Amino acid sequence: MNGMNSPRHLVVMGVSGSGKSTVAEALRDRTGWVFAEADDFHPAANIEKMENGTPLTDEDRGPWLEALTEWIQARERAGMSSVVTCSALKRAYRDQLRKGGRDVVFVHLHGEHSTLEQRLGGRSGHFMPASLLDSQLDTLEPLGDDESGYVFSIDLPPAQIVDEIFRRLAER
Ligand SMILES: Nc1ncnc2c1ncn2[C@@H]1O[C@H](COP(=O)(O)OP(=O)(O)OP(=O)(O)O)[C@@H](O)[C@H]1O
Ligand SMILES: O=C(O)[C@H](O)[C@@H](O)[C@H](O)[C@H](O)CO
Repeated sequence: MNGMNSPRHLVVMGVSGSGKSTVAEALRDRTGWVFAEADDFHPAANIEKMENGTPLTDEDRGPWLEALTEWIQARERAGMSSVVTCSALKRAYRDQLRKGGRDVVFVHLHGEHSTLEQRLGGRSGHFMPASLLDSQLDTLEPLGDDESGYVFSIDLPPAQIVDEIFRRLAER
């Protein structure tokens, strides 16, 4: 869908439980692009904090976002497009991630508190407790008009979100 010499990076963002991994994996399967899950970039101390129900601070998120940016940068240099999951809750975090490539597009999965709570509650074996949802939503800064990206409701089925992303990318 795009040439070797114009890598593009799709960052699927949103609060915990919004479906980032679900949608990003579908995007990866459809594109064959290399994939990074931001949760894998957290230092152990961050995971422990979240497991204990303590929200991360800007300081906690700094090195994590830098590591993820470096990952994107390496793919950019190799001419490879990528799919990345990252909560990317604040504008400043997205400004950091945008340093990774020339064409970084955010896909924000937006949902109601009740839907998110339900989805977090229905999930097992994940370190992120539902109790952190309020802090995630308080921290979230929606995409600005000047930020390259799209917003989708999490009430849509993942396959429909993916179809719509490709329709919009094709129109760019
Ligand atoms: N569009 C959707 N419609 C219905 N269910 C969904 C949708 N997207 C995700 N889910 C379900 O909601 C739950 C949370 O999704 P997922 O784990 O992908 O979210 P996440 O944003 O990656 O979460 P986290 O940031 O905490 O890792 C999962 O059980 C998933 O199957
Ligand atoms: O910025 C953050 O607070 C964290 O990245 C969280 O959002 C979690 O890592 C993720 O949502 C759980 O999978």
